[in-house]
Amino acid sequence: MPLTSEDKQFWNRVNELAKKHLKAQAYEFFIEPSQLLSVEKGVASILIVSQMHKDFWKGQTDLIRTAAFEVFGEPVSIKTYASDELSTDELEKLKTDDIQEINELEHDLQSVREKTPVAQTKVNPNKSFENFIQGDGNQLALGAAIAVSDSPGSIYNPLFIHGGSGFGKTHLMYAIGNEMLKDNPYARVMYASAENFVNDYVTAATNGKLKDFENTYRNLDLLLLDDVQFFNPEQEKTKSELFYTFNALYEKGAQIVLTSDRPPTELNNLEDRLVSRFGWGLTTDITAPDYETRMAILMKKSEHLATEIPQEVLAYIAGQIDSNVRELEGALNLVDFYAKTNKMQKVDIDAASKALRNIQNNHAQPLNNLTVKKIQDVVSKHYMVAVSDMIGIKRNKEIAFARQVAMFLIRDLMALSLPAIGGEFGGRDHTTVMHSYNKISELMNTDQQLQKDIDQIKQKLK
Ligand SMILES: Nc1ncnc2c1ncn2[C@@H]1O[C@H](COP(=O)(O)OP(=O)(O)OP(=O)(O)O)[C@@H](O)[C@H]1O
Repeated sequence: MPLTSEDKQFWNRVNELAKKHLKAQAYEFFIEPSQLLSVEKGVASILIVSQMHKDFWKGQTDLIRTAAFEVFGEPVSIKTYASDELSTDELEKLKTDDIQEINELEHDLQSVREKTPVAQTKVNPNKSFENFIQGDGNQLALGAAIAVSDSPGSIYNPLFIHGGSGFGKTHLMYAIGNEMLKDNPYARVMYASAENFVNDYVTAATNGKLKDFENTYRNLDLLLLDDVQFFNPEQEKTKSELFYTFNALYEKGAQIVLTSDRPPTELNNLEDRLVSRFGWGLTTDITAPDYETRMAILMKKSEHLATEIPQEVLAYIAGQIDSNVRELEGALNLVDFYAKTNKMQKVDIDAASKALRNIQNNHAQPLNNLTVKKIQDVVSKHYMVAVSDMIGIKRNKEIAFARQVAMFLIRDLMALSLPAIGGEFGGRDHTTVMHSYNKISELMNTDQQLQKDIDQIKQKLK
């Protein structure tokens, strides 16, 4: 049944009251994008943006009651439908026989979807095409990424980028995501590492929410799936979910971007049917940055530092670190940290060489008294977790988090290799260290408390 003028009046009143009583942000986020579908038999059906909005709506009974009494002279209860949880079946159930209503409902759903900012894109907003330095080793991948941003879902689908660790694959993925969000802030973009995908699937399966999982992953405009070499060959269910996700997205013309440390043909962890699909679009690689690219990257990144790092020192760093861009960033941070701890406004080659001594030795050497032990101690005190637990096998949340922060800082400030850091934490595997580093780096982009914690820890390390 189409809305009557009374229903519309009721809805206007709900909006008026909400605007008056709620903070502007809450009103704009929760109430404004919602839509009244119908008021029947004392029940107002409301289409809301996502399941996450349900709890908020549950708290608005007073508002609804007041508006209902004012307009209808009797109470109404509410029933909410989240646009992200409505499977096709549920949508069918919501529909009546009236074809007009079906169209209206679909229209409503569509318009709520269009208005839905996808808060959970997990795309790092700081990684863009603008701050990606082009070089011989990444030119093709960069060109492909730009082309995909320009014509998502058509030109190269999927786009598969492979290459060594720290060469800029994830950066390019984020850049594609940010570009799409720039064009359409409501685009359904999702970044997930293979590990995120597996975790999301397992959590959904455990909580009986596989439909939600499907609705999220199969309704995207852009899926950015990182490090596909990490899918476990034995996780049959997750892999078939990935297969169906891929098919669903591909069929509806959504763009898929994948990265890996090796080309699709060398992925032994995934079935042939999936691997062959990965090769349907364009496969391109990124190779190690050459000297000129390393210099250009250092020049760009040093612009944001308070410490003055002259050209010859940058040239020295570019000459010392020829492995990958992550190591290069680590080395620059290290030089900057050395300068700060020694109260130097400007660094020279001698200081840079002292700062980088650890990387060359590749094992914990004292640097301004900075050692692995010191970082572990300070982190342990900060999070009130024993060092023995951090390097031990316990996996509870607090301990695991402190361990991840400590690994992150050791990597960031001492630029030790991943296996060396694993060794300092009871012989953990390098992939665990990499996961910790990536997780904390990712969180640092959004979690202000973590940023504060890391700053405080760094202060104590000086
Ligand atoms: N060409 C580049 N210009 C600017 N920054 C870059 C470039 N290449 C890489 N970086 C930076 O280097 C760091 C590591 O890059 P990124 O995380 O994209 O590597 P990756 O290839 O995805 O590595 P992994 O396989 O380990 O996940 C990031 O901070 C990224 O912004």
